[in-house]
Amino acid sequence: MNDIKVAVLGGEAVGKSALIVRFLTRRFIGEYASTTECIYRKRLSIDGRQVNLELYDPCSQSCDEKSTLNDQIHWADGFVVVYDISDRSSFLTATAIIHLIRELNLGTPKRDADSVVFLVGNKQDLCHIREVGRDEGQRLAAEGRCQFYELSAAEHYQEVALMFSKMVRNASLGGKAKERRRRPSGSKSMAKLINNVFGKRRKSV
Ligand SMILES: Nc1nc2c(ncn2[C@@H]2O[C@H](COP(=O)(O)OP(=O)(O)OP(=O)(O)O)[C@@H](O)[C@H]2O)c(=O)[nH]1
Repeated sequence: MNDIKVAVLGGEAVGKSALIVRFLTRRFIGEYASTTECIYRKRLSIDGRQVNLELYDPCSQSCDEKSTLNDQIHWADGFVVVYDISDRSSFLTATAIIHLIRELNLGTPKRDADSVVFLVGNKQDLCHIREVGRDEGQRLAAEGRCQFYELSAAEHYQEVALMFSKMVRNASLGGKAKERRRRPSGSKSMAKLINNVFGKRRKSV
């Protein structure tokens, strides 16, 4: 059975956990207890093949150091780099992460359609207060040889599920064993994932 490791990276409060939970549970859960990084596991069937998916959800604070980000990047087979379309600074963070992934020369596709680096502009439902144009996202994705998506964890289940399924497919096709310098710690079962909900802080949107 294939093991696929996907890191969901991005700035603070861009909706990384919301996207993961939407994919895993079909639900949008607005408030999160996410003070620690964690890995969610799911068994999937992709094109008739069984895949063990590990989704890494970092705690934003732990992304501050470049070395930590390097470790996350080396661990993963694929990357979903998220920004919030209503927050320009999150786009700058996503830009830096994509440049770092490319500097490390990982996930370089033969064709852009096979990329294992996806750029996701989340919170499309907030397009009335948009700070990042769709064309800017498309441009960054083209430069970084990423696939580009604009979607809303709050409103789109199908699009979110399709995006993750495509990532798993691409990562399993390109899948080669990687040196795993540091395995991000902290594993969560689905039960713990649900228990994390309704936890903490958050601006409401
Ligand atoms: N309007 C809107 N809000 C969203 C969407 N996705 C997430 N949010 C909200 O954005 C806030 C942050 O979401 P999280 O999923 O916790 O973001 P995160 O990137 O995991 O956050 P950290 O790990 O703490 O940095 C929460 O208040 C969510 O309800 C979306 O698609 N639309």
